[in-house]
Amino acid sequence: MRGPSLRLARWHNHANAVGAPPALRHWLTDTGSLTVKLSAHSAAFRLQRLHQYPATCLADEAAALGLARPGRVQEREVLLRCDNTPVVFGHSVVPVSATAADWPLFGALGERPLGTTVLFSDPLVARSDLQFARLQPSHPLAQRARRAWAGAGAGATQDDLSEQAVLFARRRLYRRRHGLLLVTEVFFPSVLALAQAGHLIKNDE
Ligand SMILES: C=C(O[C@@H]1C=C(C(=O)O)C=C[C@H]1O)C(=O)O
Repeated sequence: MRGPSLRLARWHNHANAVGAPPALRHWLTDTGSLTVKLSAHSAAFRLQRLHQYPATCLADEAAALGLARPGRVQEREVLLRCDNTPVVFGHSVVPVSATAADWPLFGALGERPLGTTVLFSDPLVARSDLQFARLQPSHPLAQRARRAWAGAGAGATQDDLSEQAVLFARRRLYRRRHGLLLVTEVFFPSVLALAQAGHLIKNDE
């Protein structure tokens, strides 16, 4: 495949469709909070906020948000770090049509994770099924994730994130009142090292 299609991922409803390494599978398919799961697999979990500002959503997010073409959103990007190593790049968008009443905490999250403050504790929040993709190196989220990794400083070694490798991602749509929120998580290969840290696992399923 060549051209613009490489900037668009195909999002699948089943994790099998993306051909991820077997060791990544439980990270992709676990339907609970990723923040909680990562905290259970590390001694020190930290969310690092990269930015939060108005932007245009990505081409492959428009349809998921019910938009005919990419529209204006509030965009939030974060690194989820376990024992200082970045393991997940998080990208979340809220269409500007959502009001502060729909997502009252979104603007004031700072470095508090969406997963533990809003998405799994508020009975008004409805969660859709997970979708999965393999991101080619040219996909905008793969490029942003690589850039974030390169800028992550100590804890992010360069040798396990080669330029050519595909990155695996999942996304899920949340709805509160009339407001949508689409959260995409891009997994760095470093997450696979966590799975072996069995002695740290506090409440693995
Ligand atoms: C969606 C969750 O929250 C995490 C928190 C994020 C944030 O605060 O920006 C982004 C991605 C997530 O993995 C979760 O814990 O499942």
